[in-house]
Amino acid sequence: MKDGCKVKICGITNLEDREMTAAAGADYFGVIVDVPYSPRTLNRETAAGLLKDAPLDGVALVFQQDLQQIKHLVEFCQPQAVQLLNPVPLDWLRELKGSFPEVSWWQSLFLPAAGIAAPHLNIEELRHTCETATGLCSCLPHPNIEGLRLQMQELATAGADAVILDTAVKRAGKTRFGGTGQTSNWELACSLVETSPLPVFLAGGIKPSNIKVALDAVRPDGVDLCSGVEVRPGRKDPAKLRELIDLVRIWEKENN
Ligand SMILES: O=C(O)c1ccccc1N[C@@H]1O[C@H](COP(=O)(O)O)[C@@H](O)[C@H]1O
Repeated sequence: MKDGCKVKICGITNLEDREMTAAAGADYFGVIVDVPYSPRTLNRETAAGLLKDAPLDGVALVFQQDLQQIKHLVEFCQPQAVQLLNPVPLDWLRELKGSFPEVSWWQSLFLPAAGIAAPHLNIEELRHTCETATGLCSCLPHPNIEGLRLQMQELATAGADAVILDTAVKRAGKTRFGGTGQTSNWELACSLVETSPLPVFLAGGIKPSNIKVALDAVRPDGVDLCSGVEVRPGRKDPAKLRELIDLVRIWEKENN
């Protein structure tokens, strides 16, 4: 095994849950900043308040921000890591890493849901999303597994520090990228972990009841989850949180 399995608990919306997440033994907490389609989204002021003086490392998750907006967010919120939900041009990534070398830069990539063998994502939809947001996007997701492998190499060269493999799901004719509560195709995820030049976090529908199977199947460097340890969107469940993290720590010991 590599250096254990990191745990990121995402979608923290309040101080109580942040403290609970730290006490349960997580490595990172995530705040979702200005992501309109998330029920856990926060404005910058609230996110900055949670990231300040935190007892564990904080990750700001951003979507459809341009280069200047991302820079301002880092200066204002001072996260330890930024998770880019949509792909950004590689030269942005180079510039961001150059300007903020102390910040970890994580890129979300998307796999089809469990049971769906071939990547089926609506690439045109994401292309449109990216172009609408940023004016240009030279780093579009590749619609097949070899393309994703290549993209991970490109991200590593440009200065990314980690990738998150999350699930994309088509609902009511629209593709939703991340925060779906659904597991992805873990065979594809495992194959990507094996060749990745970067640490890989597995995300998408992870919860206490499937964490061991997920870790056995994919052997990622970390896991990233949200809805699987909640009472309701935006409020964490202390018992589920502890159970999940205890199971990861047991798995680490058994696989050391
Ligand atoms: O959690 C959200 O609300 C969210 C919304 C939009 C995009 C991403 C989001 N969260 C990220 O998705 C993963 C997986 O979520 P889940 O465990 O399947 O509920 C989560 O860890 C966040 O990184």
